[in-house]
Amino acid sequence: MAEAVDQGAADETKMTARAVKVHYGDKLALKGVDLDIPAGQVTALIGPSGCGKSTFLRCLNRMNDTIAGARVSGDITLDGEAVYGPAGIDPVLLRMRVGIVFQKPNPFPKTIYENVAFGPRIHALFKDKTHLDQIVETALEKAGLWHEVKDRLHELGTGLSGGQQQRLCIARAIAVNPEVILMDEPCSALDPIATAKVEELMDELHERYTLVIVTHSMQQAARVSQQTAFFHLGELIEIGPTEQIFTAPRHQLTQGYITGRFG
Ligand SMILES: Nc1ncnc2c1ncn2[C@@H]1O[C@H](COP(=O)(O)OP(=O)(O)OP(=O)(O)O)[C@@H](O)[C@H]1O
Repeated sequence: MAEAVDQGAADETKMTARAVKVHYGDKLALKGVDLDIPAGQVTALIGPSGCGKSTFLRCLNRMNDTIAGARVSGDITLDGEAVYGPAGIDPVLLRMRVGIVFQKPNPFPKTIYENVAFGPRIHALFKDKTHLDQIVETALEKAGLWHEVKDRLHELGTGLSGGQQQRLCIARAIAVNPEVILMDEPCSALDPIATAKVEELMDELHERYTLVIVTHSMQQAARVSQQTAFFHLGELIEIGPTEQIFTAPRHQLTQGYITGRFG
């Protein structure tokens, strides 16, 4: 089980959710979730299909705003600042601070370089071309991809293997210097070798960023996270240190899920 490296940071709460509900039309998909996300740790969201893991993840950077018919209520904070409401952080700025990586690698139909440079260009985060080159190189290095692509930066990102494309998407998220990275089943489209690389990367990234991942793989949650939250039918049933959730769950539903009795 991965240890939190920076205990100082781990004591801080990066994001909070209070009484978070999500409706899709008339359907209540998330029924009032209270959850704290510690800084500098990986929090894994687990639970059976349709329990609301992705819905909750998308609340954290207002991605549900882009879904027609989705309504979010309750409070979410980032470093104590409101994410929703009239005084909420501007959603464009929020999505820079809280990046997201999806299940299916989705590089833009642009070069490897331009995929990573995209965010810094939109947000005007660089002084000159040399600075942008540096940002691209650093992001690719942090995503563990630099050595594989440094001689082909001007080839299409879509020409990379699936695992490389996913690491390119991680580099793209890192390039705008986020504080939190959300990952929605980031390995489910990858083979075991590519999965191992992305998991290794998560382990390195949480030293610098706060990570929240949705995963169907309990082995993955156990390998990469320090905190695990178990969802069931739109409710947060149990949350705690990953080791405790997998070895001594307090709730029968959690026990049933981790022992494979349902889900
Ligand atoms: N865009 C949408 N429109 C309507 N209903 C939705 C939408 N997205 C999700 N839902 C519903 O909300 C509930 C929670 O879905 P969600 O995708 O968050 O669950 P999940 O736990 O991430 O599932 P999975 O593990 O299968 O990805 C489900 O009943 C789902 O059908």
